[in-house]
Amino acid sequence: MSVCLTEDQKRKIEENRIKALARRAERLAAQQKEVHPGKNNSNNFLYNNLQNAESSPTTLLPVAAEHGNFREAKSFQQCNTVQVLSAQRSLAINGPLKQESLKPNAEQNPGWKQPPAVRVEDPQRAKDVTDASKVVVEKPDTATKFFYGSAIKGSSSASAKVPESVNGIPGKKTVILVKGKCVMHNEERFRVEVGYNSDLIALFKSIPSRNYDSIMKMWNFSLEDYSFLMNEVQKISAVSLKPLDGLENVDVAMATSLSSNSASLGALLRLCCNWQKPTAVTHARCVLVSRSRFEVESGYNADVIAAFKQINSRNYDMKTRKWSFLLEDYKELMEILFKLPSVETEPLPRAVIQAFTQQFDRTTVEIPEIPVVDLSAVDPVLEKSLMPFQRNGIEFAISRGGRLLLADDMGLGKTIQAICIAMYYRKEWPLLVVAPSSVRFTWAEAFQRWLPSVDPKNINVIVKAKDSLISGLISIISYDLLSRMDKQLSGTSFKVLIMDESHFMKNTKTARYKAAMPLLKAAKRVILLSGTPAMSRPAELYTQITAVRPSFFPRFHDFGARYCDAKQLPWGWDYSGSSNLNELKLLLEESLMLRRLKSDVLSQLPAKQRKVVIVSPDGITAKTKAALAACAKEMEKGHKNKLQEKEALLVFYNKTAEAKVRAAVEYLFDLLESGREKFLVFAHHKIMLDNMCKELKDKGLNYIRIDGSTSSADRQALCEQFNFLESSCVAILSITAANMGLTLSSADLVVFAELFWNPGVLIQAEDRVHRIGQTSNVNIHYLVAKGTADDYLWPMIQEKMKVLEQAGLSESNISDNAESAKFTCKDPKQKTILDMFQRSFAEGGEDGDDAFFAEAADEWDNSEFGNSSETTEWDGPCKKRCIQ
Ligand SMILES: Nc1ncnc2c1ncn2[C@@H]1O[C@H](COP(=O)(O)OP(=O)(O)OP(=O)(O)O)[C@@H](O)[C@H]1O
Repeated sequence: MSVCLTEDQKRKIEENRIKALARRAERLAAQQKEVHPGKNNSNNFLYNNLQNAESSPTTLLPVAAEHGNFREAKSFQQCNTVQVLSAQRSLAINGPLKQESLKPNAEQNPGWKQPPAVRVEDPQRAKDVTDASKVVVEKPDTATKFFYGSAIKGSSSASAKVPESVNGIPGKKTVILVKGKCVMHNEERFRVEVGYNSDLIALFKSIPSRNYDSIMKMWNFSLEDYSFLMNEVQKISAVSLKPLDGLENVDVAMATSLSSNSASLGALLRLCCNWQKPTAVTHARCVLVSRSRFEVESGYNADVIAAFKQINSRNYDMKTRKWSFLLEDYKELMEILFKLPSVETEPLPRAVIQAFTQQFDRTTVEIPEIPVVDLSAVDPVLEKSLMPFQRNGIEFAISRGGRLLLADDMGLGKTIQAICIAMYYRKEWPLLVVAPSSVRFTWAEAFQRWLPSVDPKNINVIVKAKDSLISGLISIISYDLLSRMDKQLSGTSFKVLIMDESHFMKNTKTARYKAAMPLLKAAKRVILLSGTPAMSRPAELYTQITAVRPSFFPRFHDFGARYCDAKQLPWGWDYSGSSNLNELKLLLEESLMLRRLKSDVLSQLPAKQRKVVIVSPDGITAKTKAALAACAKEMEKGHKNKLQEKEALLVFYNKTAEAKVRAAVEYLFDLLESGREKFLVFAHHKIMLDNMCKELKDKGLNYIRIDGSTSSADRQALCEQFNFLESSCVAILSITAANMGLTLSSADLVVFAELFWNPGVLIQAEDRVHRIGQTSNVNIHYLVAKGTADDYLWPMIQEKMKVLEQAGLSESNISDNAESAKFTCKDPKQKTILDMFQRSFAEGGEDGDDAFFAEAADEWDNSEFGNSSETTEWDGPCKKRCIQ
């Protein structure tokens, strides 16, 4: 049956068809956006280039910071980061650009590639594009959509973009207003909670301090960019952002710079961008030379000199032939220089402007006094123990809002300072300490020693990936374990964080760094500790600077270009160099880093600084574990005669060596990784000495070994080799065979991988470095493992040390200078063993004991682990100072 349609029906069908087509076109456009956000955004050229440039912090940074290889090749597009950023910022400030403004940069950078022509959507404007390389950047995509967040349809906002037509078909007039708000993210950053808008995303991407939190799915920015962002948002009519509620949670310094200086700071920061001029013939570079002055390095240019002469604070240094000015005149000079068409002025980095904000406003230069801090709320035991320079360190940290890199020389007590700083922010706990695995337990001991008010139950050393991260007030975890706890970490945030040996994070490619970064971002107080934050090049500092002050250098390239003498090579950028180091030093000292050398505070230090390093005999075989337990049991039995006692003891001591090998080797390598170049390691058993030497040899590291088999002539030669070697070297020494007659004073650190029952021998061994020729104070580390014979040996050594000290034979008492209190045995059974130890060693005369143990240990080593054909390890009983 055929049906004839009336004209009216046909017209309606046609209308419906057109409407359906329009809807389909709209839907397709929306899908297109979801798949390729910004694809049709007419800012594409810049947008895409920014995305390429974006890869620099993520792809370039790991290359740059990679340990040992800073010359890996990367995309050429990275070289355009600065230009693209400038252009981005310029776009955000001045609106759409023409590509010509970027073209000369391509000429300056041979690696720069011509981007493909941008598709011009609007046929009306397509005729403007006469040259393929000439790109007219269009207004942003008209069909603004939102996928989440709030939106109001049909808003009357006159300037909101409305699609007039889609593919020539009249579209529905839909105005979509995306509403959102600014919220504090942490004390330095705010985030924007808002729905999707392509213009807004383009704006976000033009802000250097941006960071996209992939977990929250939100962008956050440095507070310094707040006013800029809000100004720019006002220009996007389809977006409305509620400002920050207030600045209550912002640190005083930050709040001040935001409220009182925000206008001038914003203006200064803006000078950091857009400094490259296409026609420039003279390059003028601003460099900070002191807390109050900056220099302008430039080739001769009459206009530049004339500009300099307009500035009141100018000073010409005849020697260096450089002009310098007060920071307060910086803005004035920059404004003049920027106007000179033939001069390209490289401004001070934004980090410098942020760090020295006050100097740009003031006429008089006073080094601001670090305010005295009331530490009465901190544990009195801790407060009273602080040395004056340590107190200054704590005050510096607090004046910087609890965010710093404490880079004191080794042995200056970074631990006590970090604990005190963290304690100051006690209300914000739980506290997380991340440390090398070899010192996890030492941290726990240090908390117990310095903070007796904290219940030890609340100190939680995390040893397994399935342990709870937040079961105590204080959690201590190793870097390596941290990287295996990503699931737990995603739901946890610690406001107070201590990162010991923070240079462990210098390589951004490592799992350690990746695991630590989210923690650092979320924490309010970040206390980094390292005696050697950078061992060979400034690039190694980047991650640590960013951890403390994320807004300083959001992009590695900016840091690399300024301080790593970045060079573009055919295969990519090389950041292995160094440049502007004085400026870097000033910047770090002003804002985030404190470093004191031993020589600076020598008068406050004891000649010897001893510390106990609690190592864990983890990773030992079940057999060794069982043997240790059996030894302890055997000791508890009580023996009829002294010989039996000694034999039981010997087995325990030998098993202890076996159990400690792995931990001792790990500690040795942690020291090397921390930049300790020369140190002595004393041990008693062959298994320990052999293993340490083998590991060093396998890794191609320098070491010397002196044991009972080393002839007198060789000993002398080895000592000289050790003392005169420029590079790092470890001396592996037998306690009994190398505790006297050797001078190894080019080192100032002695490690005892094993204990020895005679403290006189230990002191003699320590004195291999603490002797004439030693100008520094000496650090002594005793490695002590719980659950081994050390539990009994260590208190006994302390007891005997006391006697020595009273007799004036020891300069400092180990029990006072080392974390030792926890080794006082409380278990009555253990007391029995301790008594037995003391009896065994005290009664028989120590020469006899040493001979007995040394020989017996030798036999043990050779029969169980060593090669029996090897020369006997020990010299026999050592001739030593006999102390009773
Ligand atoms: N104020 C103090 N009172 C008593 N002992 C202290 C004090 N400060 C530090 N010490 C002791 O000095 C030793 C070295 O301290 P610590 O381990 O914190 O130094 P460090 O700077 O962290 O060294 P490293 O860089 O080698 O780790 C420890 O035994 C510590 O207990």
